[in-house]
Amino acid sequence: MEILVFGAGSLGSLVGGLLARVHDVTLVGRDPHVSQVRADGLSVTGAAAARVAPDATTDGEGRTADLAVVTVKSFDTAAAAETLATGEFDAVLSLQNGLTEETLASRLDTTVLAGTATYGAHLREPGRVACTGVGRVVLGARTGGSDPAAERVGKAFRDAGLRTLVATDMPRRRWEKLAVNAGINAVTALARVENGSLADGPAAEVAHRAARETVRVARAEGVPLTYRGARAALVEVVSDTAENRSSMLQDVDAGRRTEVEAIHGEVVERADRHGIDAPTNRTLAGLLRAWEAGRGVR
Ligand SMILES: NC(=O)C1=CN([C@@H]2O[C@H](COP(=O)(O)OP(=O)(O)OC[C@H]3O[C@@H](n4cnc5c(N)ncnc54)[C@H](OP(=O)(O)O)[C@@H]3O)[C@@H](O)[C@H]2O)C=CC1
Ligand SMILES: CC(C)(CO)C(=O)C(=O)O
Repeated sequence: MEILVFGAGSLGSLVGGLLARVHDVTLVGRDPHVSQVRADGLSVTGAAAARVAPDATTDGEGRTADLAVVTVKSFDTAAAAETLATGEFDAVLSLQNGLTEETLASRLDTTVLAGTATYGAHLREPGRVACTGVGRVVLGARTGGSDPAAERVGKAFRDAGLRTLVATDMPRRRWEKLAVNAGINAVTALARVENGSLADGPAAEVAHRAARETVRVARAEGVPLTYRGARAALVEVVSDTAENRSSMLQDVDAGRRTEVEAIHGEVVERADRHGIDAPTNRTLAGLLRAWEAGRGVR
């Protein structure tokens, strides 16, 4: 399969690198990473390993492929969609956190599949990405049900050795992933701890409260998510990615803008709409916004 990975940072380089073991992959990213990959290939180290030579470019305009996998940060989704719209793809799959698929679908004239990824990834240096936890990719039709495009993409991912499930209940799974991220991302970013620190202790309690609030909001939105299910998912991801510095902690480490609005901000906004209290997410969002304002990245 010809696959364009749009946003070759941590997750995009990991997924693109693993896919490149059997598929024809092009990474769209930034220099110096892109130049390094072009010159010397890409190495994937850690919990999954590969040495591959995908194509790489900083220019995503006018590309054609069977599949585009979107792995930019949520706040770059609209711009990514505008660029992808200049090309041609049989399907576009988001593996981002947050509920970004609608932004893609409203700007693209092709099938947009929903996806979640619980692999841990960290771009250590140009040309080298670490897999810091083997999780799973779950993908399927954005509004639920089955879709032949999802089956094809699922097979392509599995052929490349990625643990992948094709699901018919993506609306529920997207909210479950949002609950997991509400539990993990801000807590690890603010406490400066790896995901495994949320297995027990004081940070774990905060994480579970944030996830529980997200479940309440999901249910108010008509999504059949149970707290038991979300709690089990949170515990599983914390264990699978114990060594990972979450994507939000990586942002804080690097002094970059975070996905606070797409995760905790989204939960709070929808909670307000439904007249539900979400004090933990509100507090986490407030602290991250204050940190971003202090760093001048807001
Ligand atoms: N890292 C992880 O372990 C996991 C991450 N995720 C999710 O995956 C998504 C990506 O996260 P992550 O990989 O950590 O983020 P990164 O910031 O590491 O990667 C995104 C990359 O896309 C680049 N980019 C953005 N726009 C363009 C463009 N127009 N052209 C070329 N490159 C572009 C960014 O460059 P620049 O910064 O210069 O704009 C950056 O290098 C997020 O939604 C995250 O929540 C999900 C599961 C695990
Ligand atoms: C799966 C997990 C929690 C991995 O850290 C993630 O989604 C992230 O870091 O954003």
